[in-house]
Formats: sequence, structure tokens, C-alpha cells
Amino acid sequence: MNRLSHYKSLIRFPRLTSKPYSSAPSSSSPLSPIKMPVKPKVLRVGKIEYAHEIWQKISSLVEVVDCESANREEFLQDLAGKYKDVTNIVRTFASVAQTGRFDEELALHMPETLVSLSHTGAGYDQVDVEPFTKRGVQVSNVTVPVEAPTADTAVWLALSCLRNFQQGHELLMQGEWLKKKSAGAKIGHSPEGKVVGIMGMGGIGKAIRDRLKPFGFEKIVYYNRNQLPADQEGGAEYVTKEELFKQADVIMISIPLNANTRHSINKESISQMKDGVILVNTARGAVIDESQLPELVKSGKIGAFGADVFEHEPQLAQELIELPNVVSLPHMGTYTYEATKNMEEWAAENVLSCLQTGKVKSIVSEQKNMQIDAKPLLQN
Ligand SMILES: O=CC(=O)O
Repeated sequence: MNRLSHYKSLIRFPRLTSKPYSSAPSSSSPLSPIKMPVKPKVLRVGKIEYAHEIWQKISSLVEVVDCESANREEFLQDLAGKYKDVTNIVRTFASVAQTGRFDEELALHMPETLVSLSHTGAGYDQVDVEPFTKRGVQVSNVTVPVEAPTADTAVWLALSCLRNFQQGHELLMQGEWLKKKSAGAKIGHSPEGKVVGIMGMGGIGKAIRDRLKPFGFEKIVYYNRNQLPADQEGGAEYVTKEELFKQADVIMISIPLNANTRHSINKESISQMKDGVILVNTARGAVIDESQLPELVKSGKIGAFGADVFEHEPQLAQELIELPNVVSLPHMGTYTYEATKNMEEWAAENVLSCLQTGKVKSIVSEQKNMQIDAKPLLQN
């Protein structure tokens, strides 16, 4: 018999009202169960490029629909219409162009049947977790598959910045090598004697640390909300943020974007850094107040800036990216076949886990204490 015909009652949240949260439980309290029979239905928002095998499996178990809403307005309408009974949503980073951010407004329009929202990426700043928590919706992101490719990108940017490789390449393309009989770029620096400071020692920060170690930097220091247990520090030294700013010649930014970190790297914090500091950002553009960067790079306070992410991407501050000591990439941190496939599979596994156990596999940190009355959506 088709498993779809067996469905289980789910923990649910209060019905929407004009003040939907007034009686909603907090993230640390149990959700009030409203029993409701639900037939699992997964909504995919954004294109699946490579993870076809696992989606075939999910499609054999439950109904899977692809979001066809042309824009946010239509999506809001469709959530009350053709998507009114979805139980799980999986979304991609690029789909923000289709639906806009998953903010409070979207959370309030989500169907009551929704159990989980899975983001296909590490950084889930496009999702405001709190309103989804208040509605009892589990939010998951992708962790492990993102770490190595993002760290590779960070290392490439750091070396390019240290050695002025981008400037050398541009001069070569302009025929300057032949004319000048020398590289023509500003003389670079070796890792020798330099201190690396890693801001944010999560999975990506650790992967950056491990990749930079063999290059021969003098020391790697890190700042994190909490010091890691000694066996996880991997030879990096825990310091305060101020101490990191004071010591580091190369600062690798690997912190999530949220209300606390937005613009946390700004003129004031940069003034605490060494003159000529190299800044590398593979996190999110908006953790830096980008408007202040051109002046700081031109003055030499920032020796070089390497970035895979920009505050208003894909819109770019032309004045910034045209500077010879700014190395820029169009958000390519995980832009490989393998990483994309692994990330898509991880997000799909979150959906599958929720269907089979009632719990997503990698819940976001804000929801770690959320009590989940896990009931599989699928009967085994
Ligand atoms: O930017 C990439 C990600 O957040 O995974």
C-alpha cells in the first residue's frame, strides 16, 4: 500500500490571527500540539541542478512540487492556494529573486501544515529564523559540504592579496610584462612572519585554518563567541577580538550575517587593525560596512581586500572593485559541481529525515533548544 495513504498527526502551531504570536510558545518551550492529519507534500523553491537521485527517492515516497510562483506577490497568494498543504519546503540561495527573503511576512503566510524549511546553503541570512520558530517550523541549513570549497576560496583570496597576483595577471593581459620586462605588480609578501586572524571558528573557519597551516605563517589566532575545546583548536590560539585586530596581518572573515554582525567590521573596528592589514571575506558582504572600504583601501589602512561576497551583490561598488589591491569573485565559494551536488543532497536529506523521523538532520543553532515532538510524517 502506498505510504502516502498513511499519515500521522503533527505537532502544530496556533492558527493565524492578526496577532499570531500572542499565544505562540517561545523557542525553548514545547509547542502546543494541534492534531491535524497531514499528507506529506514537499515544495521545492529554486532549481535542483544535480541531486536528482535523492529527489527521485523522495518523489517515490511523497508528492514533490516545484514552486512556480513568478514573484513574491504570487508566492504569497500561492501559499494560501496551491501550496496551502505543504509540509516541507526546501529552498536555494538564488530563489530569493523569486520569493524574496523568508521573513516574518512569509512566515505568517506559511500553511499550518508546514513542519520544516530547509535552506540549501550554510549562511541562512535570507531566513529570519525567529518567526518560523514561533510557528513551530524547523529550519535547517547545510554545514559540512560547504566547508572545504569555501575554505579553498578563502585561501586563494588570501594568497592573491598577499602576492598581488590579480594585479600581476591584469598587467600581463595588458601586455605590460613584455613592455616592462618585469611583473609590474607591487611587490608581494610571503606568509613568513605573518599572523593570520580567523574571525569565526565554525566549520569553515576550521577548514581555513587547516588549509593555511602548511603555508608557514608565524601564527594563527582566532576569535569566536566561545573558545573551542583544546582538541578542536588545531594549533590556533584563542584571543579577544581586540587582540586579533591588533596582532593579525591577514584577517579571514568567517562569521554568519545576522543583526549582531551586520556592519560589525567598519571604520572603527578597522582602525584597531594593523596598518596595511589584508582583509578576506568569504562570509557575507554585509558583515562589513562596504561603503567605507574604498577610502580605507585607498589610504593604505587596508593593504588588500579579497572578497567572494559583497553587500549588495550582484550590484557592486565599482569604485571598490577597480582598485588594484582588491581581489573580487562573484560569490563562487561553493561553485563547483561536487559542492553544489553535496549541498543539494544535504538539503534533501534534511527533508527526508523530517519525513521519516519528524526531525531535520541539521537544525540551525537558534533552534537547538527547541522542543520538537518528533513524529514521522511517513509511516514506516
Ligand atoms: O554562500 C554560500 C553558503 O552560504 O552556503
